[in-house]
Amino acid sequence: MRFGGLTALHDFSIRVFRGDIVGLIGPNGAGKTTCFNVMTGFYRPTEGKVLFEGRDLTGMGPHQVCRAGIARTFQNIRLFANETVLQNVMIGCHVRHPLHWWEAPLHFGPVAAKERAIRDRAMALLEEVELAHLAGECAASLPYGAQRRLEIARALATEPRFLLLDEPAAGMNPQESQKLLAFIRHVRERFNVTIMLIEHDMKVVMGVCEHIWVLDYGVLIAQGTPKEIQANPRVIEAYLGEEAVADA
Ligand SMILES: Nc1ncnc2c1ncn2[C@@H]1O[C@H](COP(=O)(O)OP(=O)(O)OP(=O)(O)O)[C@@H](O)[C@H]1O
Repeated sequence: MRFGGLTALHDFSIRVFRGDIVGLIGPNGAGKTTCFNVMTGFYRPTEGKVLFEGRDLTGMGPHQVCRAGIARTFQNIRLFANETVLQNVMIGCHVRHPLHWWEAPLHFGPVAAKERAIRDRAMALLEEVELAHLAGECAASLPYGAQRRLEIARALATEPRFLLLDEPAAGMNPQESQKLLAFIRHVRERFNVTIMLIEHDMKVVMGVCEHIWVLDYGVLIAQGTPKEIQANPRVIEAYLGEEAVADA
């Protein structure tokens, strides 16, 4: 993936297996978010392909990729800030169960039943992320950690088979990120999704991922299990440092 003279991802090829929880790590500017943007149709790759379950998604837009079964969250949270917590999740549900334009003004009969079913499903998702009690609040009013969980609920509302989380632990305190570990595992089991995360919190990455890729200046410098990555001299030098390895 090139931006003018800058190659943000160079010869980068990865294969994610169904049901895994995997991680993408590396220093700032290494190309991690670019990778997510390519996989989710936000960027069209200048070379190469994005394949999902044997289907070529290259060139599809974000909405089509989402309908194909890949959902994501963003490093800089992108909620519908002025909508309620519930509305945010209902918007996600509409990806799979859209209301047709002629249905939107109708608030009775089958349309009302459809809308009620969507509301119930959104509420059930809010229960999962422990936000049901805040359903009527404005999304922007939630604390940071709760906004991150809401973004995950909205992504799950699109019924993905592959969920991409961009720095889910960013801005969380140590207790919250500890809880996040268990939550990510729970999400995999409960929703039967494959999960890939970008994360700088090494306790989270090493604690939850089964396989990790390491990028540096757009180049894959290592891949392996958390143990292998923590022991890799090139990764320690380029990114982790001795201290982080000792802490994780
Ligand atoms: N739309 C764009 N136009 C030009 N350059 C871009 C664009 N998007 C990303 N880049 C550049 O590509 C490189 C990789 O950026 P990217 O955001 O993917 O890094 P990252 O590994 O996610 O970093 P961080 O950990 O800081 O989020 C950077 O040099 C960045 O400036």
